[in-house]
Amino acid sequence: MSKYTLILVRHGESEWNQKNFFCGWYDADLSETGVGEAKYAAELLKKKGFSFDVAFTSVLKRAIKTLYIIQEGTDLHWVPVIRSWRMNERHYGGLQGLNKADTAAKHGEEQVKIWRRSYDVPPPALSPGDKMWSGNDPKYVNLDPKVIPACECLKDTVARVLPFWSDAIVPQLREGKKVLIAAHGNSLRALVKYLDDMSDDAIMGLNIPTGIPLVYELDTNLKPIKHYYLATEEEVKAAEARVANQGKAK
Ligand SMILES: O=C(OP(=O)(O)O)[C@H](O)COP(=O)(O)O
Repeated sequence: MSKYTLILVRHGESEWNQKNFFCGWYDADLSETGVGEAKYAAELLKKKGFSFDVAFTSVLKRAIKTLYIIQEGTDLHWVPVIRSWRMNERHYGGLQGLNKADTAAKHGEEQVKIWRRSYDVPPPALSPGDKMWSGNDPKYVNLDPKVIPACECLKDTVARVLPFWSDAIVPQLREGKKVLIAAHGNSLRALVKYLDDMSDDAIMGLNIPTGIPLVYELDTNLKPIKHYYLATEEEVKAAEARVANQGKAK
């Protein structure tokens, strides 16, 4: 029997998703479409009778705003929110700010797929002094500069997401609280890999669409009993394919 409820939501489309740019730790805002997707996520949750008692998000505005729009749409403004850099998107290093299709035309679709989806091959690192370096951003001033990445592969992202899962999120679930996490394509892939015990190969095929709530029912050991998107299979398949195809050359 299901004991705990966990809801994962990738933020609505960002302005950089819209431009098909690698985004990572760059703090892109939601696009108008993304605001609409976040509102729709709230509607789906409400319509299907889902609620939450505590929410987690990153320190990036596309996820923070998505969460707020969901709280607004579900009338759950009062619910405590915990923000952490550990739920940030994977740091895309020297790819941040590049168009994915142009990068595929230049380096080949296969190379872009490796950079986007391989488990342990990192993208090129930022050069020292790069304007994309997050070390001078006030969001991260209290962080040890050594943990601020110059790039991350998914394995690196798993390594900084899981301590947050165990130390911050699990205790809330154990208290019986329904948890919602509004985060990013790859910080959520990191969590899903862990929850579903997916192999390094299997995780390559997983694409998480924007703005569609993904519900996990967990047993007493926090193992998934089942998980499902709050959308039809066709909608989810089409949305996953759109994410996968972002890495194709035009
Ligand atoms: O910033 C990003 O993710 P996000 O839009 O979920 O925050 C990445 O650019 C997602 O790209 P990917 O799907 O090529 O890994």
